[in-house]
Amino acid sequence: MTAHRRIIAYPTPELMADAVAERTLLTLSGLLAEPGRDRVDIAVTGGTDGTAILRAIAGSELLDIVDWSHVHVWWGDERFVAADSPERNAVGAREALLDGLVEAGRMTEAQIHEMPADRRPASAVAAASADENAEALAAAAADYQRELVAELGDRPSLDIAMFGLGPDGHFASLFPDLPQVTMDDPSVLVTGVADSPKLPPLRLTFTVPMIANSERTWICASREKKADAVAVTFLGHADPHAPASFAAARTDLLWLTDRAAASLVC
Ligand SMILES: O=C(O)[C@H](O)[C@@H](O)[C@H](O)[C@H](O)COP(=O)(O)O
Repeated sequence: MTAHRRIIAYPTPELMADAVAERTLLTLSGLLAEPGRDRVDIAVTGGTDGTAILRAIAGSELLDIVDWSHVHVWWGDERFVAADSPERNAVGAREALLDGLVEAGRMTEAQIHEMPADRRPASAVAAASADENAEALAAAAADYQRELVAELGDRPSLDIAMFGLGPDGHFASLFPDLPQVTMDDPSVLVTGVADSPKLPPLRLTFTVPMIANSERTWICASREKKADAVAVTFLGHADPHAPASFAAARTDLLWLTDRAAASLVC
């Protein structure tokens, strides 16, 4: 079953980040209160809005309502660069939220499921051919898919999959008119991108089938520069030129925005 899409527009980018943070914390704590539940799984994202939301979670008065020892964190996409590169979405998420939770003893590293980094020496990356890059990306995508299946079973379903939205309508690392957007084989959960128009060029991303099997998929966007992207993705359906129009979820499919980003829709 696919959820109906809804949009909620908050007055400012700051209130949007606070509201998504509180929605996240309330959802995680509510799920953990279900009888028999021993874990919740959330995919986070990078970019301005994604990182602002993680900072808002870290600073929220509701942070402590969640028992973080049962929360597993994943990424819906990642830049395929060295593990310590500031370009990594995981590095930004750790600085914004996760390092604090680990240092306070509230989470362990085993609960943080980063997408693989590019382990090749910088000189090898600089000299790599297109085939070598494709091979490295395919191996990394297969590794992350194996981790998802090992942790969550053959048909992994995240409790929350959170994404930012690019001004071009991309979400995760699914970029307009690139072949990854229309990959619909349900057995392929993670794939590589070798020519991302948003730098860096090498990336890993969930596929649409992986995203669509999430219980909740939330597309987060703020500011006027995202207004066109919000309109074409929220109002459109399965348009390869507006990748987030492929967003889907099992129970809850939301565009969470500020008023400026929603101005062409509501
Ligand atoms: O690795 C990335 O770049 C992201 O995962 C990407 O999908 C991001 O979330 C959007 O581009 C929105 O980014 P902004 O909020 O910075 O516009």
